[in-house]
Amino acid sequence: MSQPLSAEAARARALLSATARQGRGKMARPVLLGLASIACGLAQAWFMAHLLATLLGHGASGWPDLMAAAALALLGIGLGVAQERAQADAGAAARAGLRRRAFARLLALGPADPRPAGERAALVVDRIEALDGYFARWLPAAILAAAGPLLIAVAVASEDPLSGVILFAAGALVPVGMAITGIGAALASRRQFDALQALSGRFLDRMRGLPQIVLFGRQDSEARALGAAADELRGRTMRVLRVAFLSGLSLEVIAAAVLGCLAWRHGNLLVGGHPDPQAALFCLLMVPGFFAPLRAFSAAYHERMAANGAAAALAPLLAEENAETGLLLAEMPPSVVVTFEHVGLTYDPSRGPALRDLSFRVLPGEALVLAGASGAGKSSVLRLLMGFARPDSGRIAFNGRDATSLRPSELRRLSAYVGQKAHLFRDSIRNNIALARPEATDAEILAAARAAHVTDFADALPQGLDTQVGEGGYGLSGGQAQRVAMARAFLRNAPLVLLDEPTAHLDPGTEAELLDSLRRLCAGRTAIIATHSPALRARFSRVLEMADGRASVARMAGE
Ligand SMILES: Nc1ncnc2c1ncn2[C@@H]1O[C@H](COP(=O)(O)OP(=O)(O)OP(=O)(O)O)[C@@H](O)[C@H]1O
Repeated sequence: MSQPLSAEAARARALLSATARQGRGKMARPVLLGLASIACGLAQAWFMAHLLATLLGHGASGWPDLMAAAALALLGIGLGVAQERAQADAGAAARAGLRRRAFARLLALGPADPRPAGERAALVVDRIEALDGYFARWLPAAILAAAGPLLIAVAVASEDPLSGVILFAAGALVPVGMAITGIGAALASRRQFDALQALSGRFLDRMRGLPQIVLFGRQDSEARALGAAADELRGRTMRVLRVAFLSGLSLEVIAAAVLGCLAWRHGNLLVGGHPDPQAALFCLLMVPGFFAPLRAFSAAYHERMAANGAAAALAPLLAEENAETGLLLAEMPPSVVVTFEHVGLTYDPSRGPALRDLSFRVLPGEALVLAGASGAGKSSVLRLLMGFARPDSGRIAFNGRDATSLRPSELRRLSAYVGQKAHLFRDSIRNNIALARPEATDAEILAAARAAHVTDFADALPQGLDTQVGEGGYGLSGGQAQRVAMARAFLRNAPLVLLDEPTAHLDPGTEAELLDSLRRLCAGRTAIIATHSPALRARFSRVLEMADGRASVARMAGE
């Protein structure tokens, strides 16, 4: 269920301000450079006013003033460029920090995270990208929009108090105009973001199931549905632009009014008789400078809206950041005795418990086969052992110590896992094996590849273990991919081996080939194997028959 909007907005704001506080050093640079640029503009306008007054026949400025104005113009350009770069740096640093935290959090949650893959991808990519404008443009613009015009209005007031008052009044009117148009901007921006999220989620989902779409001849209807989602996004983007245009328009109207007032105030400049032409010119020249920070603020306003939406989506994920508590392993034990004592687990109370009162013990060198119909709870046992779920009742112990007192990531260090279908990354076979232990030497990787019989097929490939495999293991058969997964488990060399239907998708011949490697993998270790396969059950002596989350029969194979 979605959270009330106010709580969501408060969490989003808290995340944005905490991130800004962490990057205070980087965030301050564009603001300081912006203020320096405004000061430079003031000095330049002062020299320009001198020069123009001379041209109009009042005053006696010369080459040194012209040179000073030119030097200040160059300095202003330099400061502007430096400010742009500092803004980009601040945005990049904030995004990098948030992306690291979000990614680490998603990795820590692992399969326990209920979010669909498309949403997880959108969280670490699109949502964090949408925060860039907040840190790179909105924050510096918001500070400069308050400080810059104030500085200029004070400088103008020191030359001509009434012109200063006109600028002060205009400065007070701008937020009112923006607040009126900004109400629409917030809503339009939120809707645009939702449409973007829907489009990218749908696209990712359809890409993952592309073979099914082609097989069932649904290309045209899918293309139409994607087109409709893209149209919706276009419409909402246009609405955001319209509102942004309106908010810009209100600013332009105020700027034109200010210029009109100042022209009226200093109207006698050209006809002669103005008491201080240089001050008048300075006031007029500073009008664009006065509105420049406000324009930047107005342009960045929708960035803040987009960032609020993105931060609201990210905040719940990052709020659980410190949730991973627990003890660290003093040292890696060479062997583990796994004990389940009356363990119960419920994922969703409305669906009843997945495990009830389950007890067993597995010693080092033993392999326990978990058998039973689909939904009996076999994978749930493995999920508990990997720390992706916590028991609601009972006790799980490793070598007599409560396993749940360990930090989940520490728990995972104790085990090597082979699942139903190996996921191979777009990389070489060697690097795919090394994933299990990145610091492993080439000799260790080769030994693991041999033990899992990866070398049997890799040696026949032109580049051997350095052969590239595509996303999802393209280019390798299911059996070959499972061998790579087994090689990972050999390389990991953990005391506990967890296997979840490791031969589920293989034909009997390929399965038979894999079974020998599996036996060797389990030898001397504590192994727990969830399987439906009669061939796999026949290879191991201890079988725990499960039904409806309970142990129905524990027996020796062949009984
Ligand atoms: N994340 C989850 N949220 C809610 N219920 C779940 C979740 N994962 C599993 N379950 C439920 O828990 C029960 C046990 O599931 P589990 O995956 O452990 O069964 P299994 O014996 O491994 O099945 P299979 O042989 O099909 O893999 C099932 O009723 C399942 O629907």
